[in-house]
Amino acid sequence: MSVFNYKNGVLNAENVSLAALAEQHGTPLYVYSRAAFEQHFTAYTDALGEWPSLVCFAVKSNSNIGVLSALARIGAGFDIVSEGELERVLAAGGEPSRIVFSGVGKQAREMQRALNVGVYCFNVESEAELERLSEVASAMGKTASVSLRVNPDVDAQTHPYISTGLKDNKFGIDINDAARIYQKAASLPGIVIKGVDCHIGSQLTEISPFLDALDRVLELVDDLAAREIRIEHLDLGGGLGVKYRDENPASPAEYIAAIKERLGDRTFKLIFEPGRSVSANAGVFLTRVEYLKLNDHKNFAIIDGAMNDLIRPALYSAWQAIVPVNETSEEPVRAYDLVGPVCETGDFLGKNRDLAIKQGDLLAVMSAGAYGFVMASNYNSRGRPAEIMVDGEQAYVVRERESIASLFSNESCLPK
Ligand SMILES: Cc1ncc(COP(=O)(O)O)c(C=O)c1O
Ligand SMILES: N[C@@H](CCCC[NH3+])C(=O)O
Repeated sequence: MSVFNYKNGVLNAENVSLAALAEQHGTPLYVYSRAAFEQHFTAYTDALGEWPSLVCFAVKSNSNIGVLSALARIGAGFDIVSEGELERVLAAGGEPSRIVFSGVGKQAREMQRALNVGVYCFNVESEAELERLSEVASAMGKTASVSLRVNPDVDAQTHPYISTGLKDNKFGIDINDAARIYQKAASLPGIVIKGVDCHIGSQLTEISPFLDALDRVLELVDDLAAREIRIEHLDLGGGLGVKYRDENPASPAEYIAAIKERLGDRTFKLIFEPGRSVSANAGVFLTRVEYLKLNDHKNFAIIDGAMNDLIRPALYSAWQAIVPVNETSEEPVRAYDLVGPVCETGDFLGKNRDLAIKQGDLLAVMSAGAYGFVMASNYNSRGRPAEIMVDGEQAYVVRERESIASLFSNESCLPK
């Protein structure tokens, strides 16, 4: 059940009016729901039940520390891909022993920091990275727990830009080469083998690609066992899709039931790294109509939100629902392209949307909690929006709007 509902004709987040939030904090504005984050996260932990497991929220999908603190307080682990994400998790009160460190380009400094705080596991994505990690850990007199992220070469049946498990993708180690590299890992100083990791892509709406990947991972695990290399955990990554429009993705419960069934009597600890399925439908993006531009062949609604705030439509032609915050309107319904003030033809949040709107109306772009603010930029010297977390009747500013001064406070004019 969505936490974003109309009450007395106005769209609310939990029990807070989005119209009131826009009035108070201005637009464009990101608004999140704590209850939605918690519900979506516990869908995973409830489905796992007593099974040994760790659910690591993919910080890249929404890294606001207000969000991370809410998840840390319900026992979440975190999947990080940079030192910056690591520091965010720590600042939010996340437990280092519940962090997995993914990413193809880990630098020595990032490895050192992660080893110092004691992250749970490094998901190693290449042989060269394994060698570097061994050197870094040994020099510190520490041991790094690792899983190799294997690339199983399965088609995730998703947008090519967010598919990661094909052999043409930069991610992970070719599964056909993995046994050799595991053997090498077993002999390297400063390394202890913990698991196998695999993440095949994002916004997957079918379970079958996950099961195909799992089958390939299990073949590898058997091969490793024959080489006396024992695995404690399987990290199956993130990637479960959400409903943006008419998709019908599996629920976390259905997905996990299918994984457990496929595992049969194997009792590996399971790690998941969900991002979008926790965060997307826990947030909306509010934007106001600045001008209407009516033409014979096309109508534009020029809004104050733009591609720099929410880039998914421009980048992937992604479709996200756009609804009026006030449910009723006297205006005629027209088809509009919703375009921002940025000087790019690709600056749109929606195309050909039927809306009954006038200048000054407030719109909500739905499913904006994942890969929204985190991908925002300052293009056209636009300050990034504020972020609000709603909790019941309360609303907290979890990130202030960027001021104009802050846009260039760390730049300098040339000396005279
Ligand atoms: C290694 C890794 N884990 C987890 C995720 C989170 O994916 P999603 O947001 O689709 O659940 C990603 C992003 O695709 C990823 O690259
Ligand atoms: N940014 C992408 C998802 C990338 C997944 C990261 N590995 C999106 O908005 O759909």
